[in-house]
Amino acid sequence: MRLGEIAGTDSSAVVTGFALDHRKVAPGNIFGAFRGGHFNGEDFIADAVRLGAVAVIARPEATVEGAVHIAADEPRRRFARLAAKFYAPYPETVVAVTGTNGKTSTVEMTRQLWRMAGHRSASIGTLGVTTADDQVSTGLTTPDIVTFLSNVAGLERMGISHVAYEASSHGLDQYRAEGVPLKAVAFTNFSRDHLDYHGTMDSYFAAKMRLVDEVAADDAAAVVWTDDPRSDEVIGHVRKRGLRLMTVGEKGDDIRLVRRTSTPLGQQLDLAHDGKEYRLTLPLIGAYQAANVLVSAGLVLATGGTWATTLSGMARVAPVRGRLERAVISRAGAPVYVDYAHTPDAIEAAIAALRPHVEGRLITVVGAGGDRDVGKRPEMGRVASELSDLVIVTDDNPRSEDPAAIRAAVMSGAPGAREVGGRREAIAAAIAEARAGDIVLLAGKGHEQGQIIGDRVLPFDDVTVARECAA
Ligand SMILES: CC(=O)N[C@H]1[C@@H](OP(=O)(O)OP(=O)(O)OC[C@H]2O[C@@H](n3ccc(=O)[nH]c3=O)[C@H](O)[C@@H]2O)O[C@H](CO)[C@@H](O)[C@@H]1O[C@H](C)C(=O)N[C@@H](C)C(=O)N[C@H](CCC(=O)O)C(=O)O
Ligand SMILES: Nc1ncnc2c1ncn2[C@@H]1O[C@H](COP(=O)(O)OP(=O)(O)OP(=O)(O)O)[C@@H](O)[C@H]1O
Ligand SMILES: N[C@H](CCC[C@H](N)C(=O)O)C(=O)O
Ligand SMILES: [Mg+2]
Repeated sequence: MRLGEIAGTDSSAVVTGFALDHRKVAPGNIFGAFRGGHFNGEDFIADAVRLGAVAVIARPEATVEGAVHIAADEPRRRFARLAAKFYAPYPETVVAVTGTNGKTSTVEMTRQLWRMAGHRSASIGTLGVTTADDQVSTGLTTPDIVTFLSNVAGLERMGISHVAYEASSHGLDQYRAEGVPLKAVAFTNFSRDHLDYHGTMDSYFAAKMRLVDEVAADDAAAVVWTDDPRSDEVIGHVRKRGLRLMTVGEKGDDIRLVRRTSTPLGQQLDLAHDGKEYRLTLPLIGAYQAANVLVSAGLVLATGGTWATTLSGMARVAPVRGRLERAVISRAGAPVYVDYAHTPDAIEAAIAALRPHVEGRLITVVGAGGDRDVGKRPEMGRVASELSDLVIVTDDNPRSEDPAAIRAAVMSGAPGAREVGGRREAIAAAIAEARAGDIVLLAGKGHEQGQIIGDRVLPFDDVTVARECAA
């Protein structure tokens, strides 16, 4: 592609790609100079040009010499739009999911439902890029816009027609999860997280609403979970933008959850759709997993799926890695569950899912991540201790922080909790404590494969460690 076609200039220079880190600039690239949390990309413009950048997308006041200056008040947004033209084409049907919790689960179950309906489908998010044959981890939910667009385009070249991706609030705020025409968007729920980055709940919510306000295509559908305190506000955004609204939940019009009954292996859902009632046996426990599967079903219906196929697909949906995953049953007979709950609301949801299955005590192991929202720590401790019979506070990716200080913050909300530094020791203590009839919940790490301490990532998998401790 020529620069003129991409940027609307008269340049005939050939564009070979896009780069947002000057160290990755190759001759013919367009460089995006962004001001970030640690660096000002504008400081690297001269280096990028020396390395062969033909154009630089930067604020009007930035200095660009020796290459075309594509001036934009919001360079990240312009970069996303122009890069999206370059990396096209994309799969025919792409949808995006936002919300505090449930994004990964929803995109993954949407992928499964499409697949069961006969489509070649993929999901992109915290678990990486998942297709029917493969799962490739990317490290972050949305690594960066260039990786994102190349991944989606790569899926199209593999013959994938349906993609569901996770739009995190960081990704939306930094314009790194967009550019691909969207057939539908979805909202799962909203609660406290990431206030270290967004500052206030309202600006966190506003970041998420970019998906509805700007990122969705004009003719997209918006699937909204109705049973969240912010759902009506989301619906307001959908109406204002003029998207096709579909509502799902106890107050939903398109899929209404009439009744939910826990069973030993899952739950029975009575659903109303199009004036009729249906009974679904879902092979997953917990209200939160029912909510996510119903939002997934909404996305499938929004993109042309039929009710009959979607309903039968839901009955066969497979568990999502690290979301209420049963790791092992201890020698005493207590099941040990691993769940990615790392917000107060998620801990509440995970415990609520397990509670109906607990005959004795619920023992929760919990910690909070370093270099992340500090205020959520005592809240996580409080929810865990109010809803569990025993809480063990431990470490979860301390990153650059002092693990003892993070534990102290969690402990401050959890009177009576036991503190065990070292996640393996904490898991061992919980399993040793558990008797028949008890359930152990290991919260916070889910599918993660490492414990991040300082700059190092030490191999760590809650499921494996639980099995070792139970052996
Ligand atoms: C706080 C945050 O989100 N930061 C992300 C952001 O970095 P940034 O723009 O602030 O980068 P910066 O390091 O200040 O650099 C500014 C610019 O200078 C450029 N640069 C920098 C140095 C240099 O030598 N040359 C150069 O060109 C950089 O490429 C960048 O464009 O953009 C980068 C790529 O576009 C991301 O990798 C990076 O994620 C960091 C590593 C991170 O940990 N992010 C987490 C919090 C995150 O985003 N998580 C969410 C999931 C959350 C959830 O689901 O709950 C996610 O979507 O993964
Ligand atoms: N619909 C929901 N309502 C409340 N809690 C939920 C819901 N879905 C998931 N959770 C909780 O959040 C955890 C993470 O779920 P999931 O990975 O699907 O969310 P996510 O939004 O992708 O998270 P992240 O922001 O870290 O990427 C689950 O393990 C569960 O504890
Ligand atoms: N996407 C989330 C994941 C948190 C997982 C938890 N194990 C932690 O490290 O806090 C984040 O980056 O905040
Ligand atoms: Mg996720």
